[in-house]
Amino acid sequence: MHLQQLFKMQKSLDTYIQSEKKITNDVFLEKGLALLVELAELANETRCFKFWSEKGPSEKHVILEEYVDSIHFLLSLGIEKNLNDLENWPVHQQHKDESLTMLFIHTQDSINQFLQISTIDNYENVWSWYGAVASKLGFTHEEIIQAYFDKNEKNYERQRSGY
Ligand SMILES: O=c1ccn([C@H]2C[C@H](O)[C@@H](COP(=O)(O)O)O2)c(=O)[nH]1
Repeated sequence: MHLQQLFKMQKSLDTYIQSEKKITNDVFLEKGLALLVELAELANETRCFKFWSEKGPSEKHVILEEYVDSIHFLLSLGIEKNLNDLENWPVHQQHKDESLTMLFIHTQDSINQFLQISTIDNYENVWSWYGAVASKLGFTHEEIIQAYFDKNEKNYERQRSGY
């Protein structure tokens, strides 16, 4: 998947939000924590770890929206560190063998590593774990892109209506 269009859209949204909210300080760590929270919200909607419950996962569109909330912050973190020239979604085949629960644990770990040491390798590693999560959830690239477009627009509307 080509990421450049998403980076451009994210940059415009971030610029809009930061001017609306008059943000002038570095918000890298706030966005980092936001990504960790979004990952947990995503895991919660899949309910993959809830062995104590009979209730199944949320509807696909709910899980997809949570997923692209993460993608917003992941793009945004790359922009903050000037790592936004990444062209293609990095893939590691071996990640696909893990259970969904293990994938969430690895993804969280990769985010924490990137927040501490913000190299391109660590950044690409987060993308590859998120890619493995998407495959496990059965999301196609087209679905992710469409859901990203929809949520990006919703984020503008929320700013315009005083979120
Ligand atoms: O600088 C920012 C701040 C927020 N968001 C978007 C990403 C998510 O889609 C959404 C999360 O908002 P909450 O629903 O968690 O408040 O906001 C950005 O894209 N850039």
